[in-house]
This record gives sequence, structure tokens and C-alpha cells, in this order.
Amino acid sequence: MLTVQELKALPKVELHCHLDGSLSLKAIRKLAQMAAVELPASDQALRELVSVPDDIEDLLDYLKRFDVILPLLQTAEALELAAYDVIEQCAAENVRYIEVRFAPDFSTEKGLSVSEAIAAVIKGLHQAQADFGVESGLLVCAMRQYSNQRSQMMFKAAQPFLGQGLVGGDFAGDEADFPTEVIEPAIKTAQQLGIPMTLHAGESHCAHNVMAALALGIRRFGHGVALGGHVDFQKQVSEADGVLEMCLTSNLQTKAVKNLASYPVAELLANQVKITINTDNRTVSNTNLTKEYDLWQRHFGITKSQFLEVNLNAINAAFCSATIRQQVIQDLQKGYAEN
Ligand SMILES: O=c1[nH]cnc2c1ncn2[C@H]1C[C@H](O)[C@@H](CO)O1
Ligand SMILES: [Zn+2]
Repeated sequence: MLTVQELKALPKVELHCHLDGSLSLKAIRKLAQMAAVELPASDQALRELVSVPDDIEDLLDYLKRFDVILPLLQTAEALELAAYDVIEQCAAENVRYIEVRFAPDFSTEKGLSVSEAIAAVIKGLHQAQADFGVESGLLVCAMRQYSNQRSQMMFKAAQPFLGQGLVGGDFAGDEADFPTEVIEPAIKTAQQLGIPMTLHAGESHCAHNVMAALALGIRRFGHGVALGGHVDFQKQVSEADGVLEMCLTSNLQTKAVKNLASYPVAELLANQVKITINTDNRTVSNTNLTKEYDLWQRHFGITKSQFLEVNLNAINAAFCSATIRQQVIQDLQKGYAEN
């Protein structure tokens, strides 16, 4: 088994990380100061406020934790600082490429436009790239519970940022009540605009949402853990070269799976489904990529060469340029040979 230090040092690629769920306590305090919001004085109390306990009920319960952070992300300055902070954390665990996602529609409460929100996050990502050398791309999340019209407007406003830091789109939010069919018009709009799409799908016991996304030409799925037990679906995903953005800690917390023993790693690997390892939300889930890797090696026996494969799956499915892909693949090959 690799030590935590060795896991930390391995070069990594992450495809599924929410900006608003991944801020350091230091950044949250700074943002609260900027927004004149009072926070608990002790870090322990603050962590309790912004992270989920183990006994939450489901995804909707999990999503309530974002209510504390979102009021702090309502200015360009705040979004820029937040993006910078997430990349700083990534640099500390040798993430070489990350796709960071956020919902611009959640940052318009104080008059910021969707375009201004996106521009601010990109600015923070670029500044952090210059300072820490971590390559990144932005994904914009539409929210399943919003109207198609609202999501379509968001994607239209986002589209001009493609090639400027924006690399793709997503749908997050309440999957159980708003299945893929309901959001199909907005997905199609995003695709017509040329926005590469990933989708939260198969997180809330709805394997059929993955299949509906696959039928729409989508090949990346946030979580996809509901595919467990559906061998036919797994084979279809594998044949279509689909990739799962798996987030173990988050899935345990939201009760997407009952327990570790029912996490479908063995069957997904047996059916050649490509998997990737991600945090989902570093702060809300109280995790980081190193902790996730440690869980995967401890509970599923994942080895160093399998970690390399998982990272190659991630960079090959990433919405990055060919130049970045080549560079990161080189970094991965070198890093896994050395460490
Ligand atoms: O795991 C998730 N599933 C569905 N929605 C999520 C998840 N994690 C975060 N979100 C939501 C809450 C955030 O405010 C939003 C954009 O990052 O996406
Ligand atoms: Zn997510």
C-alpha cells in the first residue's frame, strides 16, 4: 500500500469538483469578511457549519450545506478569490489538471450577470495557473430544478467563453425529481452551441438517467454509481466509451450507496467501464483527492498502476486542448514511473 505522503505526491487529474463546495476555511473567512457576514469563531464550529455529518438523509439534505457559502459568492472579487483558492489546494496535492464547476445562476443575487460571474472565475483560475502551474478548465452547471429557459439563457451567455477558459457544461441539483427527460431541451441547446457536456447522472438511484444522457450523445457522467447491479447498462456505457466521474465519500454521505461494500467498483471494472476518482466537494464532504485515493486503495485494493489508468481515463475524457492533454499524459507517465 502507498503511504498518504506517496499518494499525495502522485500527479493527479480531477474532473468533478464544485467550486462552491470546495473552499478552504481560510477562504470562507475572507469571503465572509468581504460580505460582512458573521461566522463562528472556532474552526471546528465553522467546519461543522459547512460540512455534512454522516447521518444526513439524501442528496437534498446534502445540498442544504451550500446555503451558507452561496451568499458569499455574489461579487466578481469573491468568485475570483474562490477559484484561486481551489487551485491552491489542488497544487498542494499535485493535481496537474482539474475541471472546476459552478452554477453562474447562483451568483446573480446581488446583480452580477452570468457573464460577469463566469469571467471572474476564469480570472481566478488563470491567476492560480500562473502562480501554481496547475492547468484547469471551467464547467458551468445548469441546475436541474430551474426552467429550461433559464438554463438555455445561461448556456447562451457562457458560450463565448469557450476557448477562453470555459471547457464545458453540466447539470447539477435535484436528480430524482428532475430526470434527464425534463432537462433535455436545455441539454440540446448547449450541444447546439458547441458546449461539451457532462451530466450528473445515476447519483440518486436513477440508472436510467445515465442511459437517457447516453442516448443524447453524452459520454461523461457525474457519479453514475446507480449503474451498480445493471450489467446491461454497464456494458452499453463501456461500449460507448463512457466515463464515470466517481466521488466515493460524497456518494456515501448522500446515501447514493448504502455502504462501502455495495459500491460497485468490482463490477464496473469487470465490465470495462472507465472510472475516474474525484472529490465532488472538498469542504462539504470534508475530503480531498489524497483521502479519496487512500479510501480506494484500502477498501477496493486499487494499486498504483490502476491509479495511473484512472488518471489516464480522466485526462483522455477531459475537455482540454490536445496540447494540455499531451503535456499531462507525459507528467503522469513520468510521475508514476518515479514515485
Ligand atoms: O453531487 C452533487 N449532485 C448534485 N448537485 C450537486 C452536487 N454537489 C454540488 N451540487 C450542486 C450544489 C452547488 O451549489 C451546485 C453548483 O456547484 O451544484
Ligand atoms: Zn457533483
